[in-house]
Amino acid sequence: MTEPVLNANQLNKTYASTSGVAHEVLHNLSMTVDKGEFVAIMGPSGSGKSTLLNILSTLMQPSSGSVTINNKNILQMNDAEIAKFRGQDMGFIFQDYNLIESLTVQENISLPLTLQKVSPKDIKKAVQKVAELLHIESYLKQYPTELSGGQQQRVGAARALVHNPTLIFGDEPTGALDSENAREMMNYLNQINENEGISIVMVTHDAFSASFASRILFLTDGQITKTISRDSRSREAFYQQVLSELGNFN
Ligand SMILES: Nc1ncnc2c1ncn2[C@@H]1O[C@H](COP(=O)(O)OP(=O)(O)OP(=O)(O)O)[C@@H](O)[C@H]1O
Repeated sequence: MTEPVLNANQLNKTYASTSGVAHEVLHNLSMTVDKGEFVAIMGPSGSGKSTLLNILSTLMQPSSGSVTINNKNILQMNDAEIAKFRGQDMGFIFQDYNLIESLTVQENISLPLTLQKVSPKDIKKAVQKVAELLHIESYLKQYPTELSGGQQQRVGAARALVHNPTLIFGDEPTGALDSENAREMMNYLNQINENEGISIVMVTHDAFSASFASRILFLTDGQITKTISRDSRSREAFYQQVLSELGNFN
């Protein structure tokens, strides 16, 4: 039986607006992600995708409900436990890379390990391994501003991977990339997922990126209204289904 890496149960999220009217963004939402699964979350603008991802990845608290990752209830952890958990178990890839401009590529990628006080020798080894995987060895000594968008996105992905997380969260990881770099990024994520068994949860607007996932959840008004699975079909066949599902939605 497959084991869930993430389990969200009956999540609700209500934002208080300035006018005092409560705005319910997630409504009794439950979902699981199995170990080694690659799940994409799609849905119209404002449907609650980023809110959901932020709650699943410990960056935001729900109004009610529970989230369990690797059998630990993340909502019952204190700040120190959450910080440790994020540093060891999770990787984050954002649309805007979030790289630190005053640090070299090597130092940016090392950051999660530096924060965990890993020895310099082990950091060097881990950075080398992930740099080879993402083909960025040749610019480890450069600064982020000297790189193209696609290269910066790969550095962001390397930083998300360097500490061997069990789960990667992506918020529009290809959002700022042209189609060639987007394809490359998705190929890397696919490779990491298949070869290293790392589970991925990714929010995307883009049908092409979503077609790399094994399962896609469609969100409407804070609820999962449709789920589709790739099963044994090719990515290309799944892409066609995603396009037609999006056509139904719009
Ligand atoms: N901090 C906040 N305070 C109040 N309302 C918020 C806050 N964050 C998001 N919202 C509202 O919650 C709803 C869902 O936002 P969310 O960003 O989760 O949607 P989304 O599906 O990710 O949208 P998009 O695709 O446009 O990024 C929107 O109506 C948004 O205005």
